Amino acid sequence: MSESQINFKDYIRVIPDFPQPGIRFKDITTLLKDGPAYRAAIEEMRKAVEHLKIDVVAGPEARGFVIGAPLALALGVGFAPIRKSGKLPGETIEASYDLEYGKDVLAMHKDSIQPGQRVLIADDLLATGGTIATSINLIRQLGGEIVGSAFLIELSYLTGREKLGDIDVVSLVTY
Ligand SMILES: O=P(O)(O)OC[C@H]1O[C@H](OP(=O)(O)OP(=O)(O)O)[C@H](O)[C@@H]1O
Ligand SMILES: Nc1ncnc2[nH]cnc12
Repeated sequence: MSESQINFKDYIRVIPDFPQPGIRFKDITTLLKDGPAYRAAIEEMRKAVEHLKIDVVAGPEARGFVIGAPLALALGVGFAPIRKSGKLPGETIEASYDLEYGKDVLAMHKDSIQPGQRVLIADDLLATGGTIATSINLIRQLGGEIVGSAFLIELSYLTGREKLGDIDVVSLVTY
């Protein structure tokens, strides 16, 4: 099957009531374990963002790493990890945020983005947009310019896109 014929939704498993009653969890492990589908997803994202002249991709732990790091590699640029608090060993900046099912704190190394760098934010999924809004806040504090965002999945009913203002949003699958 050629890459463009893949319907990525067919590879995503929906698990009801995880991690809490009422949440329909979009499980990407069923896509990740399929080499051609995983590669095709990254390639489709790469094609959608390559015109943005990206210097660095930033992605939040943990599922943002399995999308952001291969996307950075495919683009030939570096990757800046955005981690949950207490995991990064160097000097960090931090910000707290709300999730569809909880609360957390994100951190970045102060030297992970150079002022003026053109940054693409990548994650597996855009839900309420809390994770990405917090990531944007951290990257901007470091002087990075956000030139776009890329997601495998967008939960449009949670309207996370509205938190991104006029930042370009690429998503391969929408619910
Ligand atoms: O748009 P939002 O409402 O912020 O939700 C989206 C975020 O939620 C999930 O991460 P989670 O914090 O569950 O962490 P994980 O990747 O470590 O599983 C997902 O990977 C996104 O990063
Ligand atoms: N419904 C959902 N499925 C998978 N990951 C999520 N992160 C936030 N909401 C989610």
